[in-house]
Amino acid sequence: MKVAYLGPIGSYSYEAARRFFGKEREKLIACETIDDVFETIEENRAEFGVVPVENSIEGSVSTTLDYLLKSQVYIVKEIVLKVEHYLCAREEKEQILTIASHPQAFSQCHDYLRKNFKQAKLIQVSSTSYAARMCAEGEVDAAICSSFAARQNNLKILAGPINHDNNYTRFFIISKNANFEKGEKNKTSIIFSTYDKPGSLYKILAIFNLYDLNLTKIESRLAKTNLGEYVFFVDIDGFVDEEDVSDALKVVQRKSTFFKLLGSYSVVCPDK
Ligand SMILES: O=C(O)C(=O)C[C@]1(C(=O)O)C=C[C@@H](O)C=C1
Repeated sequence: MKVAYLGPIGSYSYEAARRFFGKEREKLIACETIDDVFETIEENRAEFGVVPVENSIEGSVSTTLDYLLKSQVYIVKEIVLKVEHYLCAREEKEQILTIASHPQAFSQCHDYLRKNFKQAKLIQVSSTSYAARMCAEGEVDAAICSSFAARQNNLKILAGPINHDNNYTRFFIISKNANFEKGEKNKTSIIFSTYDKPGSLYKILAIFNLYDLNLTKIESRLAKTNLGEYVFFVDIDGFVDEEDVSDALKVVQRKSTFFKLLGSYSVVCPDK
């Protein structure tokens, strides 16, 4: 069994993959981008993929949402991890002029960076562990990454955790097969769009109300067809084999102009 993740080793996606699939490194395929993780699954080069989807400070990971809309993969599990970022470098430095990290990580450390490194050049790269590697190779003065990535690359931790409080990221485990397994806490995710008429969205939301279902997330994104045309990403508390969930989804599907079931899955939060 192979598992694709956003690499290299030491990214938070790696940590999510390792926590869920265990430590056997041969199983894990490091990809350069989130796009590559989805393509690896679609092309059957791995059974599972691990992708970040939403962070408590910075919000949704748009590449992941876009691929969920356009590709034929399912969500089979959610894992929520506490994310702690550190400022790392090869050695203690008087002046740090360049800092590399993933754009999500920069945003999650926004206040610290404004306060301490207003003049530094922030270099956006594909993952925090890639930033750590760049720093180890001398391409930048410092990196923002996990303490694990710092150790892997022989970097010193200069400060941290430097992120905002309560920094958690949701990761999805994705697969080409709709192997939906129920756990203790379950969710179901869909995408729908509706008519461009007064009350259309309200009528769909009324269906969830009628079946007494709790929505844990609703987000609109451009459908990438025409400006002003949107799709709605919705997460629902509950598993698809429960009567109220499956009945509600049948009605929602009937009333939508577009409907896609992304998955029904259990949620694990090992850090909470
Ligand atoms: O760069 C990494 O280490 C990642 O796994 C990516 C990512 C993200 O895109 O959200 C994952 C978790 C953190 O929120 C920051 C970065």
